[in-house]
Amino acid sequence: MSTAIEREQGSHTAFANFIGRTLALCYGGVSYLIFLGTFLYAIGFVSGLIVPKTIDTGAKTSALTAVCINLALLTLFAVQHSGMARQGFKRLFARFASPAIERSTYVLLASLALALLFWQWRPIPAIVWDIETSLLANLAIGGMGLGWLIVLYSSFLISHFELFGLTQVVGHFAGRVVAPMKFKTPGLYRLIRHPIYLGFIIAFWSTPTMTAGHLLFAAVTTAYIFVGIYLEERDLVALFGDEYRRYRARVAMLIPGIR
Ligand SMILES: C[S@@+](CC[C@H](N)C(=O)[O-])C[C@H]1O[C@@H](n2cnc3c(N)ncnc32)[C@H](O)[C@@H]1O
Repeated sequence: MSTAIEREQGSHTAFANFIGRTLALCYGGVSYLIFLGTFLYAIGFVSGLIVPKTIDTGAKTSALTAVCINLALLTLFAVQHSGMARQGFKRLFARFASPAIERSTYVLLASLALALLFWQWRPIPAIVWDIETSLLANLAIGGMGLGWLIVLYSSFLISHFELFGLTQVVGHFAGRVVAPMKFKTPGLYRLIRHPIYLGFIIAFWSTPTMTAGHLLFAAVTTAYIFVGIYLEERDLVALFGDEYRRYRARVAMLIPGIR
């Protein structure tokens, strides 16, 4: 039979647990909103529309200084984004904090690294191409919009709210154990293995006016996507074994029909 002291300790523990789960929920919610703001800003930053600071505006420096600063910003993002996505990091994280907030922390830090990039990015205004034919220019703008739509649509195909950490904190709040992400191949994932990355590549390259700064951004992020695919697929093979190997043998990486 429990004593009054034990019952009081029990209710304190339950209360502390509730506060912890509520804080995790708020943290996940705020991280998601920061991600959403950063994602919407990214569309404006790359397309040069609406937002105050774009890929072609900012403090003027020599081209060499701009290249060095921009490469440092891209490297910081790549190291954070790839490093924290690895299984080893996730295991380390679980030793210090609840796995329920691991994805939200990843999303929050990736968003902050991107926000820093948008803020500090230096323009390199030399024109690489400038499409004058209005039909072609509109096609390029349409391609850019299509790229961003593919990114968003594909994230919903494999579970948008889980990718960005909300499912985990809501489940944790409701007292459920955080389940690992399931392997899925709906819709576009039957045609190619990486529709989100393809969407980014289309959005970054499809522009009526390509400056040297924009070209640097598109080239480095595209190269990074290929490194990201290599690392991500290594993890997916480790997690899902033959199921992922068979999928990789059957389905193209980025362009349907080209493996
Ligand atoms: C930013 S998403 C990119 C997904 C995919 N590479 C793409 O381009 O559409 C990265 C996360 O998606 C997960 N992922 C990749 N392919 C998946 C699939 N077919 N089903 C479920 N999760 C997947 C990875 O494990 C990783 O956590």
